[in-house]
Amino acid sequence: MRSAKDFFRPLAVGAPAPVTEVPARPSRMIHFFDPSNEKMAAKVPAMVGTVDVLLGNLEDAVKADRKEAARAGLVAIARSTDFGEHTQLWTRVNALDSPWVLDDLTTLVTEIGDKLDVIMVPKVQGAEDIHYVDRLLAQLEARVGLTRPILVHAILETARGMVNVEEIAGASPRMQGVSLGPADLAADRRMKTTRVGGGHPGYLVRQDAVGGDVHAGRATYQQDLWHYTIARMVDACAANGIFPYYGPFGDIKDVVGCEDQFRNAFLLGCVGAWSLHPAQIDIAKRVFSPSADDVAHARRVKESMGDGTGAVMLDGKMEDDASLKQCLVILELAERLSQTDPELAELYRQ
Ligand SMILES: CC(C)(COP(=O)(O)OP(=O)(O)OC[C@H]1O[C@@H](n2cnc3c(N)ncnc32)[C@H](O)[C@@H]1OP(=O)(O)O)[C@@H](O)C(=O)NCCC(=O)NCCSC(=O)C[C@](C)(O)C(=O)O
Ligand SMILES: [Mg+2]
Repeated sequence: MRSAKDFFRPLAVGAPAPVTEVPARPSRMIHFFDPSNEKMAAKVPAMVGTVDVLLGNLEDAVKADRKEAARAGLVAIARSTDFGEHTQLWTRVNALDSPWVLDDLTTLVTEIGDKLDVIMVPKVQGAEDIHYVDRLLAQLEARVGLTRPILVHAILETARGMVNVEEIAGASPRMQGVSLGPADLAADRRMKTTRVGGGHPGYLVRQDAVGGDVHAGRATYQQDLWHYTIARMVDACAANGIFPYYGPFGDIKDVVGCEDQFRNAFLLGCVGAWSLHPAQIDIAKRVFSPSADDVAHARRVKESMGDGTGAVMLDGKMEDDASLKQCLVILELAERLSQTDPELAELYRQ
C-alpha cells in the first residue's frame, strides 16, 4: 500500500498527475460494440451524442480470431470519429492473463490514448491487478506524452474479486468505477444459472401454508439474485468516491425485465448500466435519469427546509436534514444531466 503522500504522485516520470476526484460525467449507458464487426462499427459514428459512453469491446463476445481486427478497428474508429463533448470513448481490454492484453494496452494508449477516457479491465481479482495496470498505463502515458490520465474501471466477475471489492475500488486514483459481470461471476461462484444478468424463477420465497395444506394456493415472489452483490459493490464504490454500474442484461427481447433490473440498480445507487443492443439505450436513459416528479419533490423539500436543518411536515411526511440530503443527490444528478441533455433540462424546468 502506497503512503497517503505518494498516492497522488504519477507512477512514471513524465506521466500526467492522477486525478484527485473522478469526473462525474453522465454514463447512464455504456454502449458496447464489437469494433471487428463492420456492420456494427459502421453505426458507431452516428451514435455519438445519443449515448453517454461508447465502448469498443475487445474481450468476451469477440471471437479469438478477430481480436487483432477488433483492436485495429477500435483504433480506426477512434481516429476518424469526433466524439464531441458529451460522449465518452471507453474500451474493454482482454483479461490480464490472456495473450492479447499487453498488445491491447500498448496499442490503444500509444495510438489513441488522447481519445480514450476509461479502460475497463475484466475479471479483476484484487488490488494487485489494478496496480499492474496503473503502472503500465503511467509508463505508456509518459512515453506518448499524454496530459491527462486514462481512468480504469473494474468488472466484478470472480468470487475473489467480490471478496476484495473494497480494496479494488480504492486501489488507485485512476479507479473510475466498478461494474457487475453477472455471467462470469455466476460461473466462478458455481451458481446454477445459465443467464447473463437478471433474475431466475426458481429463486423465490413462498407464502406460508394456510391450514396445514402445503400444496394449496401459496403465492410465490421471485427474489433478486444480485441484491447482495450490487449492494456491496455500491458501498465499495461510494466509500471510495467512484461509480457503480449494473453491467449487462442479456435477454435483449425482455425490455420490461431489463428495465426492472436497471431500476433496482439505480435505486440502490448505481449510476448506469451496459447497453448491448440499441434497444437497451433508451431503457438506460429513462431509468438512470431521475423522474420529473422526483426532481419536483426534491425541490419542494429543499425549499421547505430553509437552512437545511430541523424537521418540517410536507404532505403528511416528516422531512429533515437527512431526507434533504437524499433530495440533494437527486437534484445534483438532475442538474448534471441537464447540462448535457436539453430534453431533460426542459423536463426538469417544468
Ligand atoms: C446481442 C447481439 C449479438 C444481437 O445482434 P443481432 O445482429 O442479432 O441483433 P439485431 O436485433 O438483428 O440487430 C439490429 C441492428 O442493430 C445492430 N446492432 C446490434 N447490436 C448493436 C450494438 N451493440 N451496437 C450497434 N449496433 C448494433 C445490428 O448490426 C443490426 O443492424 P442492421 O439493422 O443494419 O442489420 C448484438 O447486439 C451484440 O453482439 N451486442 C454486443 C454483445 C456484447 O458486447 N457482449 C459482451 C458484453 S456482456 C459480457 O461480456 C458479460 C460479462 C460482463 O463479461 C459477464 O457477465 O461476465
Ligand atoms: Mg465476463
